[in-house]
Amino acid sequence: MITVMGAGAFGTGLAISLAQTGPVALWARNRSQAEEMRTTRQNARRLSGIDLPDHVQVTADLPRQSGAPYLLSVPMQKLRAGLEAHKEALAGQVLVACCKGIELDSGLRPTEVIRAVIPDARTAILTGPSFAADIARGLPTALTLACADATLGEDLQAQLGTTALRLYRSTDVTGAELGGALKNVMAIACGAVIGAGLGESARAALMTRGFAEMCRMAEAKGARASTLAGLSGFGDLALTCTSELSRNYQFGLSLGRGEAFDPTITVEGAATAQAVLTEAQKANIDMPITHAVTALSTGKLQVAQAMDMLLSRPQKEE
Ligand SMILES: NC(=O)C1=CN([C@@H]2O[C@H](COP(=O)(O)OP(=O)(O)OC[C@H]3O[C@@H](n4cnc5c(N)ncnc54)[C@H](O)[C@@H]3O)[C@@H](O)[C@H]2O)C=CC1
Ligand SMILES: O=C(CO)COP(=O)(O)O
Repeated sequence: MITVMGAGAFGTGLAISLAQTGPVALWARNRSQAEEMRTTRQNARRLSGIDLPDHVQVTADLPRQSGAPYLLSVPMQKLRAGLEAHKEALAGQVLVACCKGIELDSGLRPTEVIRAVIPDARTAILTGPSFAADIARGLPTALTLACADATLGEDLQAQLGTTALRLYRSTDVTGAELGGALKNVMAIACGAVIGAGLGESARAALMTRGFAEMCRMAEAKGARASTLAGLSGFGDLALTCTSELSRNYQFGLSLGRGEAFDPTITVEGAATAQAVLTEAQKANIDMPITHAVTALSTGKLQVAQAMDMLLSRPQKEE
């Protein structure tokens, strides 16, 4: 039986989707939350109003399994701690990262963190444009499933896809992970310009130049340009930079409006911007929007100053 580790919005959405094809375990680290979900058959904290089908078995005890994958649906900056706590159970298992980001302390991508903690794990990444509630409601969605081991990738594509959730396979794990991580940084930037009233044209400019920046970093890391042009890059950039359902975009909006933002809400792009900027500076990769988002989200610049910084750069060829 497939196990989803992490009963947040996305883990719950994935479990509901997978329940169409058979029983699925949804593991919550918090015992009382698991109990509440078992009783109410809803995840009121993270995905309220959507019932858990009978096939979703909520548990606070991580199932031990042989062969079936674990889907790791925890925020990027919590992934290492989540793995460390279950190192023995997860050794040698198929672990599919479902998080989007770069670890702040190490600069590592999700599957790199998994292998740093569990060296014999067989890893893949599931990423792309999808809001948890859309997946849970069975609305049509397409994601990238990237796995360096092409045979395992085919198995996972067959196991995790449903009629509504269409998975496209790739072996470019680096490209898929960087696309998912970097689009969140750009979504914060787009939210900030809209929040500050700078207009839709400015947002389109940021999306386009942000995409150029994503491609520069990804290609420097050995990713394929076609991956960035796919679901995990361009696709997710389009969704996250234009929808008020995105938490990264909402965080950007609050920065632009000068409003406070609830620190308990998961906003992957803030820590990721810092991690990416460190990598970019080491490798001499020009990432001005990531620089601006880092300065904005750490309170070092206001939106007007960040825009001045971007607009006063030397003129260049597109
Ligand atoms: N919410 C969405 O629509 C989507 C989210 N994602 C990605 O999924 C990842 C998770 O996001 P959400 O589920 O939305 O976040 P969330 O904030 O709704 O839930 C995070 C969950 O992780 C759990 N958690 C935190 N630390 C943990 C640890 N050390 N061990 C085990 N569990 C731990 C929390 O208890 C919580 O249930 C993020 O990387 C996000 O970018 C991807 C696609 C869509
Ligand atoms: O990754 C997502 C959509 O693909 C969800 O975006 P947020 O984390 O910004 O809510």
